[in-house]
Amino acid sequence: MGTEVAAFRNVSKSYGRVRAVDGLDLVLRPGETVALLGPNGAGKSSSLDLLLGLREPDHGTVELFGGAPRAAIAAGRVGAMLQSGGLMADVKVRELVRLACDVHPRGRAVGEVLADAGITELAERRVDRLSGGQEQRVRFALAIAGANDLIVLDEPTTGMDVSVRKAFWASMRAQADVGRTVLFATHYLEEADSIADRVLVLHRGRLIADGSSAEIKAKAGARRITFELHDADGPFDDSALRALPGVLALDVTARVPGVRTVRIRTADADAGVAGLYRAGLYPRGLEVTGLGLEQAFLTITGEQDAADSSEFATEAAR
Ligand SMILES: Nc1ncnc2c1ncn2[C@@H]1O[C@H](COP(=O)(O)OP(=O)(O)OP(=O)(O)O)[C@@H](O)[C@H]1O
Repeated sequence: MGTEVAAFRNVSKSYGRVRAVDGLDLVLRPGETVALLGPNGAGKSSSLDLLLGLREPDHGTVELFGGAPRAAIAAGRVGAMLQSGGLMADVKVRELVRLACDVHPRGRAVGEVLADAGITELAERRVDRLSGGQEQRVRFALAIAGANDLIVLDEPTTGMDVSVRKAFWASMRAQADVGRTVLFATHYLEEADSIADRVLVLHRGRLIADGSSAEIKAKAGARRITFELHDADGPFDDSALRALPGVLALDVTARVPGVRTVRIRTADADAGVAGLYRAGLYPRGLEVTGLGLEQAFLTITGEQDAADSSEFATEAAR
């Protein structure tokens, strides 16, 4: 379809016995800023390589703008910043960026690209004299050297310190704001949370979550209720806690005699709190907090690990 930027249709890719991408179905739409998350080895880089036509799938099809990835790249519709590959050494930053602008079928003005990447002040520096973080920004400049419709970034902030990283995300956001679709793989979950309007979670080559970060958090049971129960207020009743509506996980610790600290992960914090009082409990120091994307991510990948190992145990028992 004409409105699809990219589409994976039942795509699988193995390296020998390692299945890096496993039946991936995914469509990217114009203007989205999409974060690709996943633990080490989840298949993020492999998926990006497939998207860019750098590898061929074993099964399924990958399309960019309704055609073969290589055709879209040849037409200058895609810019990429990958983890591997060195930069030309004996040139100045401006010369390297100019070269990228010149060879791009839809090349932009050099000054504009340097400014957008936040490296104007590095323009006369030799490329081999740059720090790791500065080098990353030059790579980003190369990815935006043309008027691309899609920008693909594989862990772009690796090696950047916190302030450079923040400035980098602003540069990336600015590209999205002019209507470009941005797909980036990252390990910085809180930043994905604030920048991406769609978050994909890959795990063992499979897409296990796809939605806004609010939806991902909701899927993980995104809220936590924390309070104390004091023996002085009434006898402790574990079953009353377990029976509360929406409980996904319950953790009770008793570090001080007569006082228990209760942490509940819940799919419905409002009903949970109302249920506490309805059960005649007297929670002290009650707090309801949201889970960060990082905790949500750990929860859903952990749950998937547990599901995979029980599936494995069942298979093995057959
Ligand atoms: N060229 C290759 N040859 C053999 N195995 C590979 C190759 N590239 C990747 N793999 C394996 O495929 C799986 C997926 O790797 P991939 O690099 O796509 O994951 P990733 O999510 O990008 O990981 P990371 O976060 O560590 O960069 C891993 O088990 C990895 O070891």
